[in-house]
Amino acid sequence: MNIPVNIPMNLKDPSVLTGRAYYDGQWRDGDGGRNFEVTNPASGKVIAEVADCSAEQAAAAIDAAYAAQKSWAGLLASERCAMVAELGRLMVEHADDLGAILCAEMGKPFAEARGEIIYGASFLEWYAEEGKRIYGDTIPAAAKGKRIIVLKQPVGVVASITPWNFPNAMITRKIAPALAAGCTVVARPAKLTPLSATAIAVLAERAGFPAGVFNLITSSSASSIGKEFCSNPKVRKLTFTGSTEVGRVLMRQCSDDIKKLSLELGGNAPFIVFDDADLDAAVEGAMGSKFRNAGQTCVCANRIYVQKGVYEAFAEKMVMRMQSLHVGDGFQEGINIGPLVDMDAVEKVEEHVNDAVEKGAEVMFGGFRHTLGGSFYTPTLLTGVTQAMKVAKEETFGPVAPLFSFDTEEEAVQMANDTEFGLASYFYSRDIGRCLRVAEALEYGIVGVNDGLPSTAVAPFGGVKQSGLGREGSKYGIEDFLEVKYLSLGGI
Ligand SMILES: NC(=O)c1ccc[n+]([C@@H]2O[C@H](COP(=O)([O-])OP(=O)(O)OC[C@H]3O[C@@H](n4cnc5c(N)ncnc54)[C@H](O)[C@@H]3O)[C@@H](O)[C@H]2O)c1
Ligand SMILES: O=C[C@H](O)CS(=O)(=O)O
Repeated sequence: MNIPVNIPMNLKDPSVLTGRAYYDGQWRDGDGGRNFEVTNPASGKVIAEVADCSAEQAAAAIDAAYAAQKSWAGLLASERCAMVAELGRLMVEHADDLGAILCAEMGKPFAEARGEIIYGASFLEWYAEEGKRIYGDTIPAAAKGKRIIVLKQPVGVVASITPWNFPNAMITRKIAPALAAGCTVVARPAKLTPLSATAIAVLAERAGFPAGVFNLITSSSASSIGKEFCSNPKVRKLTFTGSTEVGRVLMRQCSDDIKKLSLELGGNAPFIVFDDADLDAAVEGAMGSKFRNAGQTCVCANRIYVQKGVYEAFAEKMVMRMQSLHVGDGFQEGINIGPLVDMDAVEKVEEHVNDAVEKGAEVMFGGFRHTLGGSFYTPTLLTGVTQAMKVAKEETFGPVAPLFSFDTEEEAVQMANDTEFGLASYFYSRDIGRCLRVAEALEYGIVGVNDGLPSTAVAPFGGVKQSGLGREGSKYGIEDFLEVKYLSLGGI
């Protein structure tokens, strides 16, 4: 595996690299030289051995971030933001290399992986500008001889924990606003995908970030590093992207010293097709939302509700379009559905399909593990799905499109909202009154109206209910890395 980006890794042999952690401006091995392995999901082959850092090393990284934070915040916003912009530029310059690394460690088809690099860079580009527009307030005083000034100041040291499914963009969506605001960061990527994060550290070093400003802890021990992040008083904010289950654990762990929290958690997105929809547009939207990253995104359509009058036509059109889904190794030309990240993911998808069929659903397309074996799964369309099935209640996180039918708008909204999650939702209709009624009634942080792919750096991404706290992207995304300070000036 020839990793093109100059990641400081000791080549043990042409197939296995050794990655290191990066903190206080130095590349570091794991405690006692310990490493953990990274495998390519398509082949199952080991492609790298990466520094397996300890909680003590995480504490050292936090110390470095703490030591660097005041001088980092003391730079002009334009000086900080110039480095944030340079990191984004370097990511775009190396998009092919970074895409290859991402495809190798996560399995995402190369074109999609490269697209994630551009998406990830867009957060750096966006916050390189937003960071120069952090405005405070003056407020008319409530008493004579006084003045009121409101300042916004960086929170301080930020700890970041991210998932495997977007190993580049979930990191930049956090570090871009944090760094632009004047915070310093200690980031821990998922054990399955440390190489993309390592490449970001390589480019951050090249972009000129001072020692201690951006720090990377690679580790196989999520909980011990997480406990250090949550308990260390020098960490003033934890930003987490991952499952609701883990988010709940981290929220409890951060409560002892009341750390600021951003939580981007699980989803269970409804996708509603009304009988007045542009059916072809609805099919395209469903295909894009459902099968992106082989269904492994937090905003994938998890439940597809189709009004009875167009149900058969929609199902037939979906079957036709699914013929264009080609499963295989993400490095091969023409492949748009890569392997699932691991066998646990396959087993969960299989459990959901089998449960639905046992409870009366029918398989119109796929419904089985792919003949390639390993963690490849055939894109699947189920009809006759009901709210009693697991696919209605749990995030499938795989290439399974379950079609539910409904009669009325009220019934569709009720079923769509019948979940503890509230991240993304979608519906297709050409009736403006219906669009406004349904958009207002859906209990979600994101509503795609005739749009299956809403994600962008310029808009606020995040959920309600058990899908999380806070927003990432847009002008809102930097507020979570700022404290509001009220100055009351007397004796004027
Ligand atoms: N809302 C969003 O923006 C968003 C984006 C991507 C993924 N997700 C969600 O993430 C989940 C899939 O990702 P995943 O499988 O990596 O999630 P996960 O919660 O299992 O792991 C996420 C990260 O947390 C770490 N982690 C796990 N247990 C921990 C602990 N006890 N203490 C500290 N860290 C711990 C993992 O190593 C990983 O780095 C799905 O539920 C998906 O919906 C949400
Ligand atoms: O699943 C993780 C990402 O948040 C999905 S998106 O690319 O931001 O839509």
